[in-house]
Amino acid sequence: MRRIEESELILNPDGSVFHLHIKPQEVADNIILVGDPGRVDTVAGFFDRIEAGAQNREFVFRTGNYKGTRFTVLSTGIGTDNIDIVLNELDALVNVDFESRRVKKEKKSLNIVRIGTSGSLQDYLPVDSWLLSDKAIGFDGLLNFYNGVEAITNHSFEEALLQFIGWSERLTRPYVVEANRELVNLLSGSNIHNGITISAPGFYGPQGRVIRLELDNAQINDKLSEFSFEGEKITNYEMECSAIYGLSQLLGHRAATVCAIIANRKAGTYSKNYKHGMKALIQYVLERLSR
Ligand SMILES: O=P(O)(O)O[C@H]1O[C@H](CO)[C@@H](O)[C@H]1O
Ligand SMILES: O=c1cc[nH]c(=O)[nH]1
Repeated sequence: MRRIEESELILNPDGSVFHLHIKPQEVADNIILVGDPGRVDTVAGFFDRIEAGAQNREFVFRTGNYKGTRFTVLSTGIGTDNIDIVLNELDALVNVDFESRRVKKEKKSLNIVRIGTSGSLQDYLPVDSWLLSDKAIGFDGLLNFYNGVEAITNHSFEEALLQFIGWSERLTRPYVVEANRELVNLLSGSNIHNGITISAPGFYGPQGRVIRLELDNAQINDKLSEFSFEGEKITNYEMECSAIYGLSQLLGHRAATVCAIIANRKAGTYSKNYKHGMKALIQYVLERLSR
């Protein structure tokens, strides 16, 4: 097995991994990812006991127990570029021996659930509703840097979307990836919609928002709301899910994303107090994962 050089997997003097500042013994098998560092303590507030924690840049983590199940909650900040760091470092923490710098023979598969906020593209998904992402569409391009993408992405969906939208050649090719089925089944419920989520590489132009700058494709959100593939509609925008699904599949982890809808882009509305509903969503996820 190849020894991984010091420059490729950077470790801190205390034995923690470079960006996340987590040590191997501090990672639980159940991971909750949130974008906002401020949401980490909202999640950890439900824990019966907290055993470890640290902060570096936008990466804040706490490991603790909820009703007998061990969880690590970690913030990713905004965007799929951060997800590249988070997924690779989480995987190294469980699947690389930091002493020998070699990949372990026995691989661990983590349960990774992102709890985020999102903007809806459909009238039937109002603000304060919840959305579980069956599939993600990556407008971000991150996954295209890795070998093996062809085997885990849905080409017919991608081609149909490219044709329907009139995708510019200047943009990176979107990729369509699936959530882990077992986690989706575990998290499904009558109070949560299932849908298809676009992860955008920006909050404004890449999600069709106009403040002062005009869009290259002015009709994109209307087209995205209208598009359907095999009877399924695109439901919402956020900024991390595609890379979490793609990298989890390539690395052998299980991933799903649930979001609180805080903006409805069709109606032009924004939640009055999304943090209240977010707490309920966090508790819902912890209950489902600790069963
Ligand atoms: O609330 P979080 O989890 O950060 O998720 C959403 O909010 C951020 C944009 O405001 C992006 O990270 C997007 O994915
Ligand atoms: O519209 C929204 C709301 C939250 N997060 C996003 O990325 N987009």
